[in-house]
Amino acid sequence: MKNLIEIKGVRHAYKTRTGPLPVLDGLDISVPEGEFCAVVGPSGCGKSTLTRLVAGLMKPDEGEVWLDGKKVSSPRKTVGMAFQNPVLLEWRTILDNVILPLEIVAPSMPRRDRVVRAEELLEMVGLSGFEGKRPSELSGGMRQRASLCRAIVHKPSVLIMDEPFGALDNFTREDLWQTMRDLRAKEPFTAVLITHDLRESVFLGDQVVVLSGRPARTQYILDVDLPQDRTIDVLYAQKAADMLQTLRDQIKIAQGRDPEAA
Ligand SMILES: Nc1ncnc2c1ncn2[C@@H]1O[C@H](COP(=O)(O)OP(=O)(O)OP(=O)(O)O)[C@@H](O)[C@H]1O
Repeated sequence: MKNLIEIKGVRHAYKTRTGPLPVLDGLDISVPEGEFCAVVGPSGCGKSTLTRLVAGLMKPDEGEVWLDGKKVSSPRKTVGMAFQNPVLLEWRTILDNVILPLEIVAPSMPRRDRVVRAEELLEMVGLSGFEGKRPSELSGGMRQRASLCRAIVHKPSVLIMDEPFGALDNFTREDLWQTMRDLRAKEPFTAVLITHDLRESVFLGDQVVVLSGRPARTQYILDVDLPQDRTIDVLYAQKAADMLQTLRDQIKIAQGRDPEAA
């Protein structure tokens, strides 16, 4: 399978008033087409910076980011994004919020077709019947479901998610993981998921990349050798427990702590 995302030797420092702040210091990540790459690392190590580079919102000082065989140097229409805060537009209905990217990416697409596409996705995530509601009339979990539909409505080749489930309670979060798994089975896409939740990284990821503390480099890559149609139960089995332990140890190393210490 070809690599849809290639991050090669990426280094980046922000220019600040007190001098350069090195944030990324040698990132190498490859994501095969159709796979999910979860990225974890200590707080402030540069995970969001990585998403901005993949989305083409900024250029690295050194190294290269390639998407689908093209070097990234500016924002791409073929990228979908979802964040912790869904930022849906209150003056639009849920349906019209989901349609928004199509208005930008496919302006000549008839409204009828846009509506069919948005309704199809809303049904997949369990939001049929809520098309005409305003964002404030939905719960946080429902808003995040709508936001996921909006992120993939234009069939992006790459989906970038920065802590999309971070603000949700545990039960809603696990529901959304399963929604994500089902969406992916019906609408294959290649994804980068930034998360602080190691269980989430193992449930959704095909690989989990652990970044070191800032300036971040690729410290460890875990191959998640579990079936794609995994259920939450899988997280309670020995194989996942071992993976979670490995990731916990790696995070301690990234934080400069002794993995043997409690
Ligand atoms: N535009 C900017 N200018 C200067 N410094 C920045 C800028 N954006 C981020 N930083 C700094 O770069 C570092 C990495 O930020 P980034 O948001 O990428 O980390 P993160 O791993 O996503 O953080 P968290 O885990 O807390 O969400 C932080 O120290 C942050 O303060």
